[in-house]
Amino acid sequence: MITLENVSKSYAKGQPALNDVSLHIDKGEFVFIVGNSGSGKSTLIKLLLKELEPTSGTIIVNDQDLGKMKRRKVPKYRRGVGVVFQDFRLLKDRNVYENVAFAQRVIERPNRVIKKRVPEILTLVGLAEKYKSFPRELSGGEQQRVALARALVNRPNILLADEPTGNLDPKNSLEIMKLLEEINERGTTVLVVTHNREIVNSFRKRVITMRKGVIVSDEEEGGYLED
Ligand SMILES: Nc1ncnc2c1ncn2[C@@H]1O[C@H](COP(=O)(O)OP(=O)(O)OP(=O)(O)O)[C@@H](O)[C@H]1O
Repeated sequence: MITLENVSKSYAKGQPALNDVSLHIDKGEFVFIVGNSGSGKSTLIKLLLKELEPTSGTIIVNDQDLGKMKRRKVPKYRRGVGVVFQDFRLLKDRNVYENVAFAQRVIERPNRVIKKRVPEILTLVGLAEKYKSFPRELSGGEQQRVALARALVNRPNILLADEPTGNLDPKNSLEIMKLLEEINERGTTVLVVTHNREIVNSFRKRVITMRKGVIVSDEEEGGYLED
């Protein structure tokens, strides 16, 4: 599903952001990526989205070698990978329904499919009744649920979450994490980059710990090791 072979990424002179990283994540896994600031977590996410190219090494996602992918295939590839960020990144001038429908309109999905799928996915994230609300009218937790719905509406088989609870209080953080777990149980491979020690320690999933661009630990049912 996701394989990195000897992947390095250097931005400029000095220490590489990723240094000879090899890693395999199977279909259906739930993985936390943890590590102190600057350890290379966001770089890893950007490489997986093909927003960055590695300096060396091979990255394979869904049986596709990202280094060999034709440029015109990249947008379609990215749509097959759901992604959520700490800052939600919703369209401020569109309501909840339109924020989620937008991802479908871009790929010219017929309106009848949109009308079916958007309410389905909003129900999954517990926001069916707020479909007319605008992002400013929602709590942080609700906004992140809209972002999750948008990430999932095209039915990706991988979901990347970069600090999804970074702007949320403990209660909302837990709810978002439970949703991610449910999404994983429905078959989606989920990667969560996080600094949230309590959550990592309580979920007992695979934990990959990075330090200065290398993987220093990779444990099934692991815990949070860094400061
Ligand atoms: N665009 C860039 N140009 C130059 N250096 C960069 C760039 N992006 C990241 N870096 C450097 O690469 C290293 C890894 O950064 P990265 O953002 O991947 O870390 P991170 O683990 O995601 O950190 P955080 O937890 O703070 O988000 C850091 O030393 C950082 O300064």
